[in-house]
Amino acid sequence: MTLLDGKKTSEAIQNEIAAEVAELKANGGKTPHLAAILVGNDGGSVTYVNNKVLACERVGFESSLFHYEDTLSEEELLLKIKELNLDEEIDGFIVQLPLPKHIDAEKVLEAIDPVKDVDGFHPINVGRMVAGLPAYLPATPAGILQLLERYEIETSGKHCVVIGRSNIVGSPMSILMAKSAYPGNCTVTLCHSRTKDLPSFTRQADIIIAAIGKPEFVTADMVKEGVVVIDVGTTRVPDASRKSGFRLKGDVNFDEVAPKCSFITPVPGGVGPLTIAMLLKNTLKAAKKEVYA
Ligand SMILES: Nc1nc2c(c(=O)[nH]1)N[C@@H](CN(C=O)c1ccc(C(=O)N[C@@H](CCC(=O)O)C(=O)O)cc1)CN2
Ligand SMILES: [Mg+2]
Repeated sequence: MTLLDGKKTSEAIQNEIAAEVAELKANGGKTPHLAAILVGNDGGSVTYVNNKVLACERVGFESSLFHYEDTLSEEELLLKIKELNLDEEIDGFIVQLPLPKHIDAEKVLEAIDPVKDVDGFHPINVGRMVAGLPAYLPATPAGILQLLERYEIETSGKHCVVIGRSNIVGSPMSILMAKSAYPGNCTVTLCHSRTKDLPSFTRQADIIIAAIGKPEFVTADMVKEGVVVIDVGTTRVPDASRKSGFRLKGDVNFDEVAPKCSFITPVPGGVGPLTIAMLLKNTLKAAKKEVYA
């Protein structure tokens, strides 16, 4: 069994980005600038956004963080987005999800200029991805492709079972794994909460991508020998023995599933760190106008 080291892979990608940024600057190019909007104080979201800002510093990007109370109105948020759409200094920006209940996330994501949508969540970027046109790929699925590629995992002709149909991970992942490309060329099954007899699908899988947000959902009896397991879950579960008061749990019961795997991602240190590296990569693409001329 080989552990897929997301932390190490993320660092390698960030080093590559840093080298490109240094060259860009040396040639008189613009310093890439990422902005992030955070509404409210959800513990996970605060951590992730802070890590995004730190990662920007690490690779030599400029960053701007706009942090609002969760009383911010939808109208105020839409105004801020309009402002960032027009700000020529900013190459790309993101709105951290989830948003408070009183804000319509779909309306917010649609207000972002697709050219600056480095999360790849705008329907135009989603459509371009599906059509195989240049687009910003959503960071978590793009990070999973990087892991498969850098560990040279065979995907062609394999049966990939994706669990979870979110717009952020499951749905785009199912499309990308079916594409005529490497990594890809899989036969894909997309399972979700209404799937009947889910274990009958996962037992047939050569590759399982678990993205449902249910801690330790995938157990040993649900997988076959030699399977590749990608665990996207990062649920915070209470743990009084820790200073933070919580522990991160993946969607896979690691201890019992890992012995049956050829490859598996740990949690933490698997897919999560790649999400941040791939956001930086999209921001570099935005600064270099690689997706939209
Ligand atoms: N606007 C967005 N919102 C959200 C996205 C996104 O890509 N764009 N994805 C997730 C959250 N996310 C990034 O925003 C994210 C999740 C997890 C990690 C990560 O590095 N996890 C670490 C553990 C970190 C910890 O201690 O909590 C790991 O798994 O090792 C990074 C980014 C939802 N919202
Ligand atoms: Mg909402």
